[in-house]
Amino acid sequence: MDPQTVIFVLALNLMSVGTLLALIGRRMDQAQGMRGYASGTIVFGLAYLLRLGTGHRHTSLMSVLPDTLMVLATLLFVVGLRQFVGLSALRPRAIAAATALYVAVWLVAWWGWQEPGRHVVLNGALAINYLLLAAMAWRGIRRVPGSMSLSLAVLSGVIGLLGVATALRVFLVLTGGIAPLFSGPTAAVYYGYSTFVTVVLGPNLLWMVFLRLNGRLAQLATHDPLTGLLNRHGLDEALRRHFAARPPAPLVLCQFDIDHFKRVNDLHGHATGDAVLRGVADTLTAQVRGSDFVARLGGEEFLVGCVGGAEPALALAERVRAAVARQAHGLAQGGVLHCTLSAGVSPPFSHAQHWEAALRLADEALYRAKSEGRDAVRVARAAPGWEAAAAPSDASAESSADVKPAPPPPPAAPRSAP
Ligand SMILES: Nc1nc2c(ncn2[C@@H]2O[C@H](COP(=O)(O)OP(=O)(O)OP(=O)(O)O)[C@@H](O)[C@H]2O)c(=O)[nH]1
Repeated sequence: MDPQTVIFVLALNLMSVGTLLALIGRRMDQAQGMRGYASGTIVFGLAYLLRLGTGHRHTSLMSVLPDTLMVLATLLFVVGLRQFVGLSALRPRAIAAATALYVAVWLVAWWGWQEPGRHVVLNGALAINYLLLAAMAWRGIRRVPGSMSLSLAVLSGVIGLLGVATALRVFLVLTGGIAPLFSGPTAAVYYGYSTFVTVVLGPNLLWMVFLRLNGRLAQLATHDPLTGLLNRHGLDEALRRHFAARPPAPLVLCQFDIDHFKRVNDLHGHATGDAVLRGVADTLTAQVRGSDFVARLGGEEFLVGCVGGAEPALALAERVRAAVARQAHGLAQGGVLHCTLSAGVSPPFSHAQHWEAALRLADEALYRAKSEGRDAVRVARAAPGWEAAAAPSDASAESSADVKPAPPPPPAAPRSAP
């Protein structure tokens, strides 16, 4: 295949990958950097097509167009990658300024030095941007989930090498003119490698986007969107992982329920209620240890799986109760709101099949805390050997949940202060 055909095929490849990225990007939020990737890929493809039109080897003033598009494309990749790995976004004004500066330097070089000038400026700018991209991808490895590290490492390595090869081309022009850029073994290796990069990077980008989307779906399936805590499905997964260890450490369930939460909604509105739920979730997360797990069971009910014995679990429940009682929730209309919560603590258990019975015991203790005045922690009263008697469909475990006393009329409402 002659070089013109190769460039044409590469341009088509880039434009189709770019269009695919743009379509995917329409279904993702902007923060994923998809616009940068998509526009960078399409602009690169356009630059290749324009190169076919303006001539690859011979400089004319028109060459400024494909050269500028190429540099702009690498800048757009920088924008996309920064967003993808969670670094602050580049301002469009900064990109426009960098592109304008490039055009000015290119024109001066072309005016004073014709072809060699053009190639020094183009390769110099591309080398800087490639090395910048490689460094950013490398930095990003620590900022993304482990499943994505390999793709970012590949991106960093492949682009980094291209950056070094492109910088060498500047050196070649400065020492031997432009001839070695187009013929001889150095040129063959460079064009072969840049074709490889163009072909490999599209699928690599798509794979990274797939991993990101997959991660987001998994997050949505296992986490509560309001508080970011585990939902029931996520709790099941956490329990399964905990009991997969051999032997599993004993687990204690601490169930928490905000007191008179309905009144928060009724008096201050649903948005304030949501903010209180988020605030309490943050307090819970701040109090637990790394090995514990926190879930929102629904409404204003939370559950902590506390790894270890009964004493640390009780201490944790008490710590959470005190911290929530101290917590001030700001109100949109000014002033703050204070809430309390009640907690029930299950006995420790070491087998997965006992967790539902343990949850019923924690629930029963929680109802006692509510009926005995709220803003309190109560430990479940479990008969010795309850674990042996409990099974998922065990009647004795059912009956312990059935003896819940009816909650008495509520005493004090949540206090709000101006
Ligand atoms: N703002 C907000 N409210 C919710 C959400 N989920 C459930 N609720 C509300 O939580 C309230 C729960 O009220 P109840 O179950 O009566 O409990 P309570 O008022 O806390 O009373 P006690 O538990 O007996 O202290 C209801 O008003 C629900 O509408 C939510 O996601 N956001």
